[in-house]
Amino acid sequence: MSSLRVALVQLKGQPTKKECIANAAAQVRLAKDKGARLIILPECFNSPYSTAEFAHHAEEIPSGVTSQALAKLAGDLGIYLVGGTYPEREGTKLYNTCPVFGPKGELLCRYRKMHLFDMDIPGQCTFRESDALTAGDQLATFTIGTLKIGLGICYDKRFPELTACYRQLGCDMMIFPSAFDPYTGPLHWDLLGRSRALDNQMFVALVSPARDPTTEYVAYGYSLLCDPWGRVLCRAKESQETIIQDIDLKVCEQIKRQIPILKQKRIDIYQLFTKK
Ligand SMILES: O=C(O)CCC(=O)C(=O)O
Repeated sequence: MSSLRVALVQLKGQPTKKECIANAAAQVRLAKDKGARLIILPECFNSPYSTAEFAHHAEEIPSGVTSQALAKLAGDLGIYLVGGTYPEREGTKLYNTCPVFGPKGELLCRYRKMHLFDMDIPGQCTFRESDALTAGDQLATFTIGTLKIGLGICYDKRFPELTACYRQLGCDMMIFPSAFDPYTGPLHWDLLGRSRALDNQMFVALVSPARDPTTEYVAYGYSLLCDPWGRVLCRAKESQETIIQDIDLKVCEQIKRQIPILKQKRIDIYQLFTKK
């Protein structure tokens, strides 16, 4: 496999979970019609992004209604579907979870947000996911042919060590379903996406909900896909939109050969290791 068609589906929130799922399914079908094989949804695509709402909307994965719908969609269309994120309930705990469904409708893996979004910029953006959620503690990967893909969620991309751990596992692509806000978005969104791509020489996809100024938490939009050179290959605007891009997987080997930083790390002096 030398090329992969990827779709980043930037979704507008809908009044009910049922309508969110229906809207997502319609956009996924359109992306599949355009030949996409890997289709990615945004963070918290089926509920309001609010600590007060997570418990109400949470479901078990994969038995809940959203997972069932996404699994069927992936199986019917024969695609790899990164199900954005939605609140997951396990026992008494809630997580912000990204499940991935394969072309047979199987759950390939799930990633639970590891770095919870607790931020306080007075007058601009204050959010405390840890009031409602438990942090995950496992990395999660899946493969499409020879391409190994790692998962993170939004705030996770601020922690370079996480993506570097995925690099060490052999990932050539990172996917971050995300929902930055209109204050940090213009400052950090591109920079973080491009930095994680460049310093790990991998493709990086950031997929946001569409901007909707009427919601309590306003998402930034501007979903984008970077290549291992740190270039932005494609970018959405603020409204609901799907961007589709062919990625050339030969670029991964090429840049590793031409700028061999991954081999040149001074592991005699410093080293990164995962504890779990
Ligand atoms: O890091 C940021 O600026 C925003 C993070 C965020 O919105 C999230 O983790 O959902």
